[in-house]
Amino acid sequence: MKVQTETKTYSIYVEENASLRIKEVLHSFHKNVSKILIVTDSNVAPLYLEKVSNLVQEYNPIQYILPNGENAKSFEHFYELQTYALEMGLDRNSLIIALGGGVVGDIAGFVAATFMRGIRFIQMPTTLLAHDSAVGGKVAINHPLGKNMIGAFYQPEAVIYDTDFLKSLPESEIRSGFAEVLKHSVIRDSDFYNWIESNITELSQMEGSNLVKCIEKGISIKASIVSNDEKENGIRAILNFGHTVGHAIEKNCGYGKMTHGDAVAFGMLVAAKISERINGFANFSQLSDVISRFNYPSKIPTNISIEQILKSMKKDKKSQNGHIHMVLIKKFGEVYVQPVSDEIIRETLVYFLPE
Ligand SMILES: NC(=O)c1ccc[n+]([C@@H]2O[C@H](COP(=O)([O-])OP(=O)(O)OC[C@H]3O[C@@H](n4cnc5c(N)ncnc54)[C@H](O)[C@@H]3O)[C@@H](O)[C@H]2O)c1
Ligand SMILES: O=C(O)C(=O)C[C@@H](O)[C@H](O)[C@H](O)COP(=O)(O)O
Ligand SMILES: [Zn+2]
Repeated sequence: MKVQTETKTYSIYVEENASLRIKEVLHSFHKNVSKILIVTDSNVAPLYLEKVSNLVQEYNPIQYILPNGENAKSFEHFYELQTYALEMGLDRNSLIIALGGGVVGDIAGFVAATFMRGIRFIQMPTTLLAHDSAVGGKVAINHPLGKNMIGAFYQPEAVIYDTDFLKSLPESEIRSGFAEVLKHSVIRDSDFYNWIESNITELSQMEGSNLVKCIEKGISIKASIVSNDEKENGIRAILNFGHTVGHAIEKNCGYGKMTHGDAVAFGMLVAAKISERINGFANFSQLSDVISRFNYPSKIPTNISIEQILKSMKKDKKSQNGHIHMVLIKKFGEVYVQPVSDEIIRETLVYFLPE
């Protein structure tokens, strides 16, 4: 598969043992690579770092291991990583490999985007969720006031997705990643959505060919959208379905307390309920059933208030002059962005308060 944006065209390799391609990918570059920094996290390092490091031995790779989890997407870790890159002598011809899930991809990508005003990087995703995060070039860290508030659009040189690496993922992370698969189906492909709905039992195992089908379908939807609108001037915003509420929940729970996928799945539910009220979306209960069968949260966490959620939603990047804009759904496969009043959001959130 290929992504072709205004700033870059790159390949995405999704297969068992895809990591073995890294050498051939590096050798294909016009400009030589002087040094490689592999960024990963404390869970992924003991599993796959040695393998990847050995594959790029000719570049004398150095490594940086972040703590695992969402809190690694911070100013502090960003600073430490930049300092390490400087101390270790990375230069403009160096390259970063982001070996991990969305957290590693986002922060390592942002370091690559900003180190000496930009060096090359390769995404080597290791989570199901990263079928989304590794493609499209959104790289960022969090701010205490909001998710991904400090970042850039900066495309990788390649995405090398070794599906063997997914075998060690815990069930909670498969569920989290599947939320973005579900999102891709809902926003763009009703056949894919219907297939998911009629295969829920098998999909909850998430193995073998189902897993690869979900990844490939999800990536092809994402790639086609970002190829048309790299910097979110229009259509790309639909990839944010579920995120206006989802990010607000993540921030108010405390980063890392709820997985991104769980928060987005809940956010899709709220967006669907608002859509029911605003445009008569007829399939809320169908989507709600799918979301509950995958065991995603269906209520606001007890320690968060509606006003906290609303306040954070106003900081969402789609907001304009403090007015919240959300991705709403008309029918499966068809979504659009529109402003939604505070009143409608408040009233709808009441429906999701825990008993
Ligand atoms: N840039 C984008 O377009 C984009 C898209 C979606 C999500 N995101 C971001 O991605 C992040 C979430 O990504 P994530 O869900 O991959 O989280 P993550 O990177 O924190 O990974 C989830 C957990 O799984 C562990 N892990 C990773 N790979 C593993 C493996 N193969 N085996 C065992 N454990 C493994 C990690 O150590 C971590 O504890 C969020 O910060 C979100 O905002 C970005
Ligand atoms: O690629 C995009 O565009 C997305 O919106 C994908 C989302 O799944 C992802 O979580 C993204 O990081 C959210 O972007 P943000 O601009 O709301 O921070
Ligand atoms: Zn997301």
